[in-house]
Amino acid sequence: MTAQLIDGNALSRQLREEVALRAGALRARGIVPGLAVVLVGDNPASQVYVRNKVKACQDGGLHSVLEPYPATLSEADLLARVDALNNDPAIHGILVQLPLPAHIDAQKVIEAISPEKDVDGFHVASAGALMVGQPGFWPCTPYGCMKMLESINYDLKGKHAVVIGRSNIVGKPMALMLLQKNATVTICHSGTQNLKALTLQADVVVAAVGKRNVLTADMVKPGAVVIDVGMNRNDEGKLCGDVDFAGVKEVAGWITPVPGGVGPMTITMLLVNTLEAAERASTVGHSV
Ligand SMILES: NC(=O)C1=CN([C@@H]2O[C@H](COP(=O)(O)OP(=O)(O)OC[C@H]3O[C@@H](n4cnc5c(N)ncnc54)[C@H](OP(=O)(O)O)[C@@H]3O)[C@@H](O)[C@H]2O)C=CC1
Ligand SMILES: Nc1nc(=O)c2c([nH]1)NC[C@@H]1CN(c3ccc(C(=O)N[C@@H](CCC(=O)O)C(=O)O)cc3)C=[N+]21
Repeated sequence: MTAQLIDGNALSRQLREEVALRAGALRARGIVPGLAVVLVGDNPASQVYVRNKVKACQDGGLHSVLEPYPATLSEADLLARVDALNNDPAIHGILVQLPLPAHIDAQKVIEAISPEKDVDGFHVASAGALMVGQPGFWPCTPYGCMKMLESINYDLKGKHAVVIGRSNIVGKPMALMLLQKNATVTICHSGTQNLKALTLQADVVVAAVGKRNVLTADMVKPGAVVIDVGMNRNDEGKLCGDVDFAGVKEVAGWITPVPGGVGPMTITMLLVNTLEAAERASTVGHSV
């Protein structure tokens, strides 16, 4: 193996220690940072993720409440719940786990979350803030990828970064964050022609598609940084990313594993955003 591993578990442990310290400082002022996780339906993968999120909060000294609802919950009832959480002073961050059942308009629910509590960074106000470089919550997955690049002291200035995938929650915000750090950014998607010709030029590749082996060794420039966001299952039912890890690790300079890469970092950045939300809430609204 020539590539060095960027270990998302190790980096998460380090960052979560900082979170626990900052949470402790807030608690000393009588403020317990609080996250509400809303889960609608009984998707087994979602249940695992939300349980991990709630546990990570508790470990970090944050208060977290899991609100499970049946898949039959109406959109109106969910919107009412979000409204109640918006007005709950013990809650600083609200996460509505996606995907939502088909009868609920997910975008409508996301827009109902107060931007001050949008720790997922999915609200249109958060997306706009990222786009124009104003303070706001960054989506946790691409934010975690940026922290991984930072952890290896990677200077993005003038580097060619290729992002595969253009979703609103991963690919697009990822491209904006890389651009903000002065990379030259190419965004690829299902209509991209000759993906390999593009990835071969890349100093950094972020794969966020949701298909195994989207990136293979023959598509990677020697020494490149490869970040694997994908979460898939292989034929044996084991978790794997979008990158052919065994092949690509022989060519790349750095690589993130799945599991143990971007996944844990996503949860870590959720804790960071929740803490940030609580810190911001503690410094405003004291006019009386
Ligand atoms: N580790 C983590 O914490 C997280 C992991 N994930 C995982 O990341 C992956 C992506 O998630 P998400 O962004 O939500 O997924 P989406 O399905 O919303 O987006 C996938 C993107 O990949 C593009 N695409 C599809 N096929 C190809 C192809 N053959 N070549 C190039 N591009 C292609 C699509 O293009 P088009 O737009 O043209 O359809 C789309 O832009 C999934 O595996 C998901 O499970 C997601 C969130 C968090
Ligand atoms: N509102 C909302 N916000 C999200 O952030 C969100 C969401 N909905 N819906 C689903 C996706 C997916 N996602 C993951 C988070 C952590 C891991 C993770 O920790 N993965 C572990 C492995 C977990 C396992 O063993 O299954 C790892 O990669 O090591 C994976 C995926 C957040 N998402």
